[in-house]
Amino acid sequence: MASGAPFESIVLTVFGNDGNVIQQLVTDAMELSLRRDEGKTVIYISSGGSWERFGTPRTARSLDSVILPQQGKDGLVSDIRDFLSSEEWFRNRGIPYRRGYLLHGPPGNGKSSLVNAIAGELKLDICIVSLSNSEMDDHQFNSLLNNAPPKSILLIEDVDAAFSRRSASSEVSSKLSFSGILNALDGVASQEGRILFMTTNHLEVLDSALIREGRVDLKIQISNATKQQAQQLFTYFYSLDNQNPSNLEMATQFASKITDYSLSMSQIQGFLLQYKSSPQKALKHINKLIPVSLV
Ligand SMILES: Nc1ncnc2c1ncn2[C@@H]1O[C@H](COP(=O)(O)OP(=O)(O)OP(=O)(O)O)[C@@H](O)[C@H]1O
Repeated sequence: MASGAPFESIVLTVFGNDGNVIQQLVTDAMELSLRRDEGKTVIYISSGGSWERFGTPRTARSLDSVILPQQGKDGLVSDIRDFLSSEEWFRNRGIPYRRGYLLHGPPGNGKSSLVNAIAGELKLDICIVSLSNSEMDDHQFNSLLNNAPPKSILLIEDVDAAFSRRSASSEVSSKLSFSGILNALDGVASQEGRILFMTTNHLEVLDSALIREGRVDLKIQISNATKQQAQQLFTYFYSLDNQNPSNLEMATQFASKITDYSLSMSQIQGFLLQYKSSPQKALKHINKLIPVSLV
C-alpha cells in the first residue's frame, strides 16, 4: 500500500436504500475491534513500506516485572510521560515533537521487555521495524516512519546489526542507505509525536551520527544483573512476601552468591525456571549457576 498505513479498503453494497445498515455495521465493527484491543498492546511489523498487525494483541507486561535499577526505570517512564504531555511546548518553540531513546547493554537484561512494559503502562502500541530485511529501501523506511499508527512506539531492535555495516563512510550494501535512514529519522516530514526506541548490544559499533542529540535524546545502559536485581528477581519469581523474615533471608542468601554484573537476568531467570516451584531448591543448587558467573 502506497501510504504505508495499516489500513485496507472494503467496499460494502446494500440492496435497498437504508444507509443506516452500513452505518450500524461499521459502528459495531469498530466497537468490537476496540474492545478486543482494550488493555492490550498491538504489535505491528513492517512489511514492505506498510505496517501489518502481528498476531493477537498482547496482554501488557507490568513494569514491576522488569527488574532494573529503580532510578533508571522511573526516570525513563517519567521522561516519556513528560514528552507525551508536552506537545504544545515543543510546537511553541519550533522544536520537532519527537523523542528518541537508545537502550544498550549485553543480551538478556530486559531491553525488549522494558519497551513492552512501557507500551503497556502508557497504553501505546509497538511498531517493529526490521532493518535486516534486504528489500527495505530508503523510500519504504521513510514511509514507515511517517505512517506509524498513532499512539505507538517505533522500535528498531538490534540496530547495530544493520548500522555497523552501513556507517556513513562504508559502502551501502543494500537498498537502504545510511543517509536515507538519517534523513527519515529527522526529515521535516517525519511523523510528529513519534517515540523511537532503538536497542543494541554493541553501542561501540554505532556511528555517532545515528545517536547524536536530536536523534537519540536519552541513552540508557542496561547492564548484567547486580546482586540487588538478583534478589528482587528471586522474590518476584516466587511471589515471596518480603515482610516474612525467612523469605527475605532466602532471597538475600541467593543474591549474596551472585557476583555483580557477571550474569544476565535471563540466565538467572533460566536457572530459577528449573526450580520453579521451590525457592529452597534453587538456593540449594545455586552452585550450578555460580560457575557461569565466574567465567
Ligand atoms: N531486567 C529484567 N527483569 C525481569 N526479567 C528479565 C530482565 N531482563 C531479562 N529478563 C527476562 O529474560 C528474557 C530476555 O529478556 P529481553 O528479551 O527483554 O532481553 P534483551 O536485553 O532485550 O535481550 P537482547 O539484547 O538479546 O534482545 C525475558 O524472558 C525476560 O523476562
